[in-house]
Parts: sequence; C-alpha cells; structure tokens
Amino acid sequence: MSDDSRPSPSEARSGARTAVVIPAAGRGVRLGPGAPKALRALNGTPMLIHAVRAMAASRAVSLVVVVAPPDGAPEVKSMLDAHALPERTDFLVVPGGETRQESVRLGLDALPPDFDIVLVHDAARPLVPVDTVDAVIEAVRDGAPAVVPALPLADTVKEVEPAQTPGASEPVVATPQRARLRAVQTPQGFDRATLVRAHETVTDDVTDDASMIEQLGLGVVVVPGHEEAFKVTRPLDLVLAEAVLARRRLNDGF
Ligand SMILES: Nc1ccn([C@@H]2O[C@H](COP(=O)(O)OP(=O)(O)OP(=O)(O)O)[C@@H](O)[C@H]2O)c(=O)n1
Ligand SMILES: C[C@](O)(CO)[C@H](O)COP(=O)(O)O
Repeated sequence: MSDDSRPSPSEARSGARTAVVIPAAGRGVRLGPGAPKALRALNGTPMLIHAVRAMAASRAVSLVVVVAPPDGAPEVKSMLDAHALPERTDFLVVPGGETRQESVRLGLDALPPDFDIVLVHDAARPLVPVDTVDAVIEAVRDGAPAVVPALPLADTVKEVEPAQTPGASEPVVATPQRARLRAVQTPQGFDRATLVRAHETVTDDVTDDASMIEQLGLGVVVVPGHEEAFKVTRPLDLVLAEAVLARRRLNDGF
C-alpha cells in the first residue's frame, strides 16, 4: 500500500482480470481478392485461430472477444468450436463495424464488468509470441494506462506532401530522426476504463487505439515488440508468416 493507504495503480491492478478484444472484421483489401483476411488460412489454419491461440497462450488472459466480419459471426463461432483452444479461456463472438475503431468499440461493449485490463490485438498479427503479450499485460499491471509493443525502424522515413493523383511525384517535407521512431504493433494494453473513455470521447480517425489515449493527454508507454508480431497486410506477408510457422515446427521438432 502507498503512504495514504490507497492502493497504487500497480497494487490496484495486480489481481486485475485481463480480457482481449480481437478486431477481425476487416476485408483485407490489400491482401487481394478472397475471404475476409482473418478467415484465410495460414498453413491450413485460419489466421484468426492463430491469433486467438496467441492470446489464449497467456495464462493471464481469461476472456477473448472476437469481433467478426459484420455478417460472419455465426461462421466465426463455428470456426472457434471446430478448433482446439485452451479450456481456461472463455470466448465471445460479436459482429464488427465499418472501421477498425468501430469494431474495437463493439468488442469493448461486449465485455462483462469484471475485467479491468483490456488488450486489443489485430487478428492480422497472428504470430505474436506469448512473451510479448505477457510483457504488455505486466506493464499495464504496473500502472501504465496504455502500453504498446514496438520495434525500431530499419528504413529511413520521409514525411511528404501526399500526391493528389496516384503515381505523381511527392515533395519531401521532412526526415524525422529515425532513432526516435518506433513501429507499433499489437496487442496494445489498457486500463479498461481509460480505453472506454477514449472510445467515447475521441472522434478523429486514428490507426491505433493508443493514439486515442494520447489525445486524452494521458501517457502511453512502449515495451519491446517482436519481429514475428508483424501484420499480415500484403501477399508477401503470407509467405513470411508461413515461413515463420515452418521454422517454429522445425524448432519444436515435429
Ligand atoms: N472494419 C474493420 C477493419 C479492420 N478490422 C481489423 O483490424 C485489424 C487491422 O486492420 P488491417 O490489417 O488494416 O485489416 P483490413 O482492414 O482487413 O485490411 P485492408 O485495409 O487491407 O482491407 C485486422 O485484424 C482487421 O480485421 C476490423 O476489425 N474491422
Ligand atoms: C493497430 C496497428 O496494427 C498498429 O500498427 C495498425 O495501426 C493497424 O493499421 P491498419 O492499416 O488498420 O492495419
């Protein structure tokens, strides 16, 4: 306990229950024609099942809420029933929305009251290792309202004036100092009440949940990400994901 007998954030969250929201309602336009991205197979198993298993691998996670394509909730429920998943974890499936932000909000709306920590994890990052998941949860338990796993960049990044017509050249505006930049992954971890407030308050289009917390003026901290937590976005990423799975099978000796 702290001096004034109130629990510190870390003390308050040390026994907190953790749930994960997995937005999986995207179409996967950049991956090319086919089923919704999360339902496509990686080495014969749907990408979403890999992502669900990656979250349920953490002993701290007791509920996973899958946000399915808007008309695909029954199919996703059957998919979860048809695959082996840890018995200690509960699963819920809800239909998603038009944007990632809306899908995450619909997942948050479905959470039962007794969860104080929420992770948000892209179905499109199916291979994140459990150590990364646990590191994010640990940092939230230690008192951070928002935690993101991230990696330093390999490329130099330029800020440009975006072209008005596709293919036109784009003037460079600035070159941010690379050593200060990080490429952010998921799962991102949050104090639940803070994330819910952010989703109720921030109306700007954002590309991740942590930036909504920044807009509330609250601190977001970074923990080390992992190269295997990359996002399957374009066709080449599928090749890389299957290669990672093949390497894991070799290392596991089967
Ligand atoms: N309306 C949406 C859009 C995206 N997502 C989810 O958000 C994650 C990250 O999005 P992204 O990789 O961009 O997926 P897509 O939107 O499917 O990809 P694209 O932009 O190529 O269509 C994915 O797990 C995706 O399923 C979602 O739940 N609901
Ligand atoms: C949330 C995210 O994965 C962090 O890198 C990313 O911003 C999602 O972006 P997308 O274009 O919607 O895939």
